[in-house]
Amino acid sequence: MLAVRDVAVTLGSQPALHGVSAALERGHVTAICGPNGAGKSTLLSVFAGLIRPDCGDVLFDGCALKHVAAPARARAIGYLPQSGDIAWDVSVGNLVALGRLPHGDAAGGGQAAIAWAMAALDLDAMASRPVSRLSGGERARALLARVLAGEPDWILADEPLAALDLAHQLALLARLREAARDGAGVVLVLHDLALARNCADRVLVLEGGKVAADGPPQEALSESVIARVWGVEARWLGEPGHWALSTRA
Ligand SMILES: Nc1ncnc2c1ncn2[C@@H]1O[C@H](COP(=O)(O)OP(=O)(O)OP(=O)(O)O)[C@@H](O)[C@H]1O
Repeated sequence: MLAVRDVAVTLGSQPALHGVSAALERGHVTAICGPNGAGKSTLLSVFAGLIRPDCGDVLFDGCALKHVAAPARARAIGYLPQSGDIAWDVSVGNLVALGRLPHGDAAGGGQAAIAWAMAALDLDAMASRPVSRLSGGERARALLARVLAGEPDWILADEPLAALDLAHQLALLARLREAARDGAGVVLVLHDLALARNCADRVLVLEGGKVAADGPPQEALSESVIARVWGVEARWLGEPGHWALSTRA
């Protein structure tokens, strides 16, 4: 389990999170939603152990996350940030192989995981291409493949679908669902509320650094929550698994 208890974070002089508590379980897909600036990326970074909260606890399987050794944490938690910056101009294949760094087996037993991740993100045809020569969406797929190649227990991804075309979005969602079925915890920051409702088991809605709703998608993303948190009059149309959000400008 990955949990935060009464967490507060200040960034600059502003509180980004205050009094946030949530416990996430492996085997589930959790979506974190909310308006711009609500604290979604900050919370994901806290779960990844990259931001230490000013107060409150971050727990990993019942232990304080800060006491989990860095190599074990790197093996357990795969984190994809919102920005797609890549420090070195390596090939796509080498970038994805970096996902095995915490395991130290890129040239050995990790080959199968690297091959699986390359195929899952449809990258085989561009394995030897330098990442500087990729489109934005291709770069996003390569970065996701690096996370998947590490076979982490937890996949924490900030807007992983934003740059992907429809077919690659659907393929990635299927892989993430598969990972959850195999026991991984999948946590996605999503702006697309229909996607969140259709693909998540649970939705955590943040507003102004606080939890505004937390529960099954149909409750946490009800029309009344959307009106209250986003200030948008919206109506759900469709059927389970295929919901669309109709909005009035
Ligand atoms: N480096 C920073 N320094 C100061 N304030 C920051 C910094 N990064 C974020 N903030 C502020 O912290 C709050 C939460 O930011 P965060 O990035 O977590 O929001 P978000 O919900 O992910 O937003 P978005 O949907 O726009 O990506 C916002 O008010 C933001 O302006």
